[in-house]
Amino acid sequence: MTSGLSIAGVGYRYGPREALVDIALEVPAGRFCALLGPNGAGKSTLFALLTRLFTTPSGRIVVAGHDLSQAPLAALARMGVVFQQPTLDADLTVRRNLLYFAALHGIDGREAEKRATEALDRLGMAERAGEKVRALNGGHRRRMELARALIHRPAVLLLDEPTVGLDAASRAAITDHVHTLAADGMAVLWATHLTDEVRDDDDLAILHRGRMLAQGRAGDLRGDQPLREMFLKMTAEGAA
Ligand SMILES: Nc1ncnc2c1ncn2[C@@H]1O[C@H](COP(=O)(O)OP(=O)(O)OP(=O)(O)O)[C@@H](O)[C@H]1O
Repeated sequence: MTSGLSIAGVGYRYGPREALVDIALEVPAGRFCALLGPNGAGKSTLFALLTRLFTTPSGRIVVAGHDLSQAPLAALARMGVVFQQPTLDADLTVRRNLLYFAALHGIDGREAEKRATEALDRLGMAERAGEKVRALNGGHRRRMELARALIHRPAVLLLDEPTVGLDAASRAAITDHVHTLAADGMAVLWATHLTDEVRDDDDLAILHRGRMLAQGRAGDLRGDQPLREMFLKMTAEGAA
C-alpha cells in the first residue's frame, strides 16, 4: 500500500494499435517523477487511463492506496490533474473558478474561501482574485490551472505537458513550484517532451512507442552525457 501512485501491468490499444504495453511505474509520496516521451509515446493515453477517461483492460492503478477500478471515487478524490487543455471558465473571475471547483469536491462556504485564498497566495495570484480568467496571460492561467488542481489537497498530482506555450519565466515558475509541492510530500507525475524540465534529482521514466525504455533517478540514467543527448539517441528512429 503506497500513499503515492502505483501503476502495474497497464496496457491499452486503439483497435489493432498498441498504445501502451505492460507499463509499470511507482511514484512515492514526496517524489517528482518526470514522464518523458516524444510525440506519440503514449503519455496522453496513460493520463486518460489515470483519470478514468478510459478504463484499462489490463493491469492495476492505485492512487493513495485506492484501486482506481475498484474504488474510483476514492482514488479520484485523492488526485489533482492539470490537463493540457484549459479547464477554467474564462468568463468567471479567478476566485469564482476556484470556488466552483472546490464545490465540485464538496468543499464550500468558509472552508472554500479559505482554500481559494491560500491557493492564490501560494501562487502569487492574490491581487488577481477579482479578474476574469479571460484577462490573464498564459503564465497566470497555468498557475490558476494548478491552483484549481490543488484545491482539494490531493496526494497525487498529475500534469500533462503543463508548460506548453509558456515563456521561459512562466515555465520556470511553474516547474519550481511543482518541485516544492513534491518536496512537501506530494507524489507528482509530470509528463513532458522537454528534457530541460527534468532535474538530476527527479525520478525519470522514459516512454517511447508505448513502452517504458528506462526508469530511475535522472542523474543516474544520464550519467556523463546531457539528458537531451541520451533521450534523442534512445528515441531516434529505428531505436528500440
Ligand atoms: N483515438 C485514437 N485512435 C487511434 N490511435 C490513437 C488514438 N489516440 C492516440 N492514438 C495513437 O496512440 C499512440 C499514443 O498516443 P498519445 O496521444 O497517447 O501519445 P502522446 O505521448 O500523448 O503524444 P503527444 O505528445 O503527441 O500528445 C500514438 O501512436 C497515437 O497515434
